[in-house]
Amino acid sequence: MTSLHRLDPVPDIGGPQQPLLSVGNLTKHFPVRGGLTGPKPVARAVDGVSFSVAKGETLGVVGESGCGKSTTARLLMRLIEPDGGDIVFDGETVGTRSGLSLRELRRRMQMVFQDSYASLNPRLTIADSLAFAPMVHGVSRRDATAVAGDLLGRVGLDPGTFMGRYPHELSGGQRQRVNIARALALRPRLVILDEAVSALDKSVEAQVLNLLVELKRQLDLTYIFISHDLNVVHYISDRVLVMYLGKVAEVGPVEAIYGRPAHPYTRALFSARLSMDPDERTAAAPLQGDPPNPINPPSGCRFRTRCPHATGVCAEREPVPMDLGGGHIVACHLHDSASGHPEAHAYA
Ligand SMILES: Nc1ncnc2c1ncn2[C@@H]1O[C@H](COP(=O)(O)OP(=O)(O)OP(=O)(O)O)[C@@H](O)[C@H]1O
Repeated sequence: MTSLHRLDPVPDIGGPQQPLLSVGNLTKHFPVRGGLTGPKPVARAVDGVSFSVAKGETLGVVGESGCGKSTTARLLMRLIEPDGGDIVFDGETVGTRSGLSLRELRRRMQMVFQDSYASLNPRLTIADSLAFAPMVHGVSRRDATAVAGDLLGRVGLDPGTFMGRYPHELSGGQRQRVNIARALALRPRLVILDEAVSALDKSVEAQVLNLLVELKRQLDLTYIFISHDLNVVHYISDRVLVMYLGKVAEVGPVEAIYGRPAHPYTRALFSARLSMDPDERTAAAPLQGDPPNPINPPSGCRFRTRCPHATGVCAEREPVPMDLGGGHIVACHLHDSASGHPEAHAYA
């Protein structure tokens, strides 16, 4: 415990010195129905999330359904407006008048969604879908069509066969390859993959994962990879961010998060994972029940209502993110010797 030190509970919790993306205190509260009197209720979908992503790395994002992964992704793309927080991308603040424009942001940052069919216009041929964004950005039809052919080749689809086809004439794996190609059409620096391989058969999933790894190498890309599949995240990620109920529970290098998960939530989440590596098997009991309602989250540490280590301080105070060394950051009173948690010193 001697190597621990307190971090300020603000922006950059963990990560590289000169990140490609830096997110500080990002917040999104969705208004929800109810509350005829008093303050309008809100779902605290993303509630003060801070992290950064280095150029060239893959940041995996995990957490139970509803913890705010997709909302975070949509906020980064500015598909929805944040209520608060800062996003600095490529050295420029996003969303301010003097900063990066949304048009330029969406050129440099792209997203691939889970539903490969819904993401493509069914009335456009694959060639037209791929050429659309470059043409909007001023590229001639002829050049945009050449780009489309090149992109199809890069994602392993023969341009001669696929350019004139429509989305319904493709398999799910082929359509997702097209979506990846389309995301690359404007030469982005960062690609957010939100459950992008989750709907695919296991063998197709493996092929698309390998394709993503290869494209990242070829095109010098950076990924944020959101997934429920802990084995897939382990395979593809350099660092992993664990979210719980709109907050960051833990973030760090993949070996640290999988080999030495420090947050009781991460331990419980990973308990169901079948790892081939005995060093990566957690002894924690699996998670019980569902996460609490984000409209009325628990006070203090949000995980306390499901945590076997919860005590008075967990209800009273929100944990301060602690650096365990090597960029492994955890927000839990057990890892803060100054927290007053009775197990804080003994816990390892
Ligand atoms: N438009 C919205 N209006 C109200 N609440 C919303 C809206 N979008 C998301 N939420 C709520 O915000 C919380 C976070 O949702 P989000 O989709 O970001 O979670 P997630 O971790 O991506 O879940 P999943 O893994 O199931 O996709 C959830 O409680 C969800 O119900």
